[in-house]
Amino acid sequence: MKQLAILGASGHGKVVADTAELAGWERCVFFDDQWPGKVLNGAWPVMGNTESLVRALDRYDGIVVAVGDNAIRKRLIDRLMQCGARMATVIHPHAMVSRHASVGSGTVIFALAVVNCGADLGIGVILNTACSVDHDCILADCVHVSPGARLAGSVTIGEGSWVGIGASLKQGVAVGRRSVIAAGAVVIGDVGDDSCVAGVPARNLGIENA
Ligand SMILES: CC(=O)SCCNC(=O)CCNC(=O)[C@H](O)C(C)(C)COP(=O)(O)OP(=O)(O)OC[C@H]1O[C@@H](n2cnc3c(N)ncnc32)[C@H](O)[C@@H]1OP(=O)(O)O
Repeated sequence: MKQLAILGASGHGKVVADTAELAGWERCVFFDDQWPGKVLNGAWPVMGNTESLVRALDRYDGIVVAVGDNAIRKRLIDRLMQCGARMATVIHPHAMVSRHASVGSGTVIFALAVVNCGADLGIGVILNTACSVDHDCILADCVHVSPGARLAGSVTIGEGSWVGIGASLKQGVAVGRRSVIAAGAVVIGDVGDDSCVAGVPARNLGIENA
């Protein structure tokens, strides 16, 4: 039986498990550090914490980290990979991913997301429901693109940045590392590291990565 272990028994984790089942994984189980008393996450059992997962890595055909915080997800993925975990990619059968795109390990792609030709997704990326990542975009490790966000062609996004729900990024813009693009923002120029931009057109909110 093909078994997937998911670290992070969150709401996002439930969507990962549901997507994984539709993608052919036969059994999904959770591990989590934040809620020690939790035994179920939706329809799926919670088996233990990160340490128990590390001890049981051999039992699972794939591991995915379902923690929404990009920095924490990166730290957990690094730890698991150092321990030899087989990081899985989980792609919804109704996502459309070009055969000429590349998808890093530990990345999850939800329903109705589109990834076009030449796009390059790093490790541990989240492409949330119905977002689009157009041709030749480059997304570094542990980027999160929220539901319905639109990345035009050749956009680059640095490690750990978060694109909010419904945001749009004009072709060719570059977003730095650990930055936040607010919900609904329209980004027409480059965004630096550790920035938070919002509005139409997007302007710096003057707050650090929220
Ligand atoms: C399946 C899922 O659920 S995936 C998750 C999807 N969720 C998202 O995409 C949420 C993205 N997050 C946001 O847009 C947030 O509002 C953030 C990160 C930009 C800011 O959050 P916070 O740091 O809590 O800021 P806060 O709410 O205090 O707002 C600070 C200021 O920015 C403004 N602001 C916040 N968000 C936005 C926005 N999306 N557009 C325009 N202005 C905004 C506020 O009005 C406020 O302005 P003021 O100081 O003049 O009153």
